[in-house]
Amino acid sequence: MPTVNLLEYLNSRTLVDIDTYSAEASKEIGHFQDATGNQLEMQAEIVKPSRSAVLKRSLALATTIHPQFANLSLEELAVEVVGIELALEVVQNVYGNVHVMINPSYAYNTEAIVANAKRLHLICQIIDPDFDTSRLVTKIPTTWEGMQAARQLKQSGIKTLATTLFSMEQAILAGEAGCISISPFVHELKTETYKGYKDSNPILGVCVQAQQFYRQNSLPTRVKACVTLSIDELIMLAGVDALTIAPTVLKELAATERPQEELEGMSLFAKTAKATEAVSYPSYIDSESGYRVNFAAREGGKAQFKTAQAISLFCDARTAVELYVKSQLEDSSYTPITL
Ligand SMILES: O=C(CO)[C@@H](O)[C@H](O)[C@H](O)[C@H](O)COP(=O)(O)O
Repeated sequence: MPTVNLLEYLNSRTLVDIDTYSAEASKEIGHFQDATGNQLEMQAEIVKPSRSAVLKRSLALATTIHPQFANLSLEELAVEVVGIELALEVVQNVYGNVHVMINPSYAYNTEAIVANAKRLHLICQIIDPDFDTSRLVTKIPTTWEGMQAARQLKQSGIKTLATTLFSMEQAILAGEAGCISISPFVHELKTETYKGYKDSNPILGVCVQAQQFYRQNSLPTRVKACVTLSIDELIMLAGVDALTIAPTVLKELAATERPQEELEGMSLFAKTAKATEAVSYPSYIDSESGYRVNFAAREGGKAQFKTAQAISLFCDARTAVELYVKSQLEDSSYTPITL
């Protein structure tokens, strides 16, 4: 039976994105479509000795531009500068966009999210005036407030991705809000951060349904599935618009061959391609109570729980990054450079 390389197989059916803030990792394993990062990855990255120059540069810039953003603490601004600096490094190794998440502690505050996304764009222009900011996508938690922010940001020409997404209700809302893409978390984020923790209901099916919904309703939103926990799940999702994959898993895929026929038989998308009947869903964008009631009921309340849990884990990581940055700013050996 002819075998095929798993990375080549996925690449032939799906756009493959790299999930990292590590420029070294993205350089090492070659070019992918888009890059994405999050607060957990930022937390892991900035403590690396190899990142000390980026950190120093970010602290210096944050100190210089702080008067323009006086309503923010210096450390909050510095974390945003670090996020953009890391993003501008990894974007060198991808063909498409780079994704940066807004401060997750604003997940339930439309006004603060809009201001945060605009600030990230401004910081990006300050750091690299030549960078094409249409390649910068801001990641927004899929809350009601977040999606109202995405709707406003679209009017300002700022692209958004709906992250921490666990249900069709959120997928519909994100599509109607004009997000260019969504990140369904196949498993709860906690499965990545706590050894042995398991999600009893992974949402592979939502990835398929959401993509079908967008196509059937001519919405341009694309599905970028993430937080898969096995190679088999990635193979089952071949055919989704995009897969967001960590560098270690990309390497494993690149080193593995399996029979093509076996892989094709596993695809959830090939199976649904045969189902032609359109499913009808309610519209949510102008119906806050309708959205909230249906989202709260999804999975007996678990979709709402999973979303809140993921936001909270990202908030914890964000706080840790801020504390680290603050400790660096307070280090007596730190001398701000005027840029
Ligand atoms: O936020 C997004 C997509 O919106 C992703 O970065 C998502 O959080 C990640 O896939 C998960 O956190 C898993 O990341 P990792 O542990 O594989 O680095």
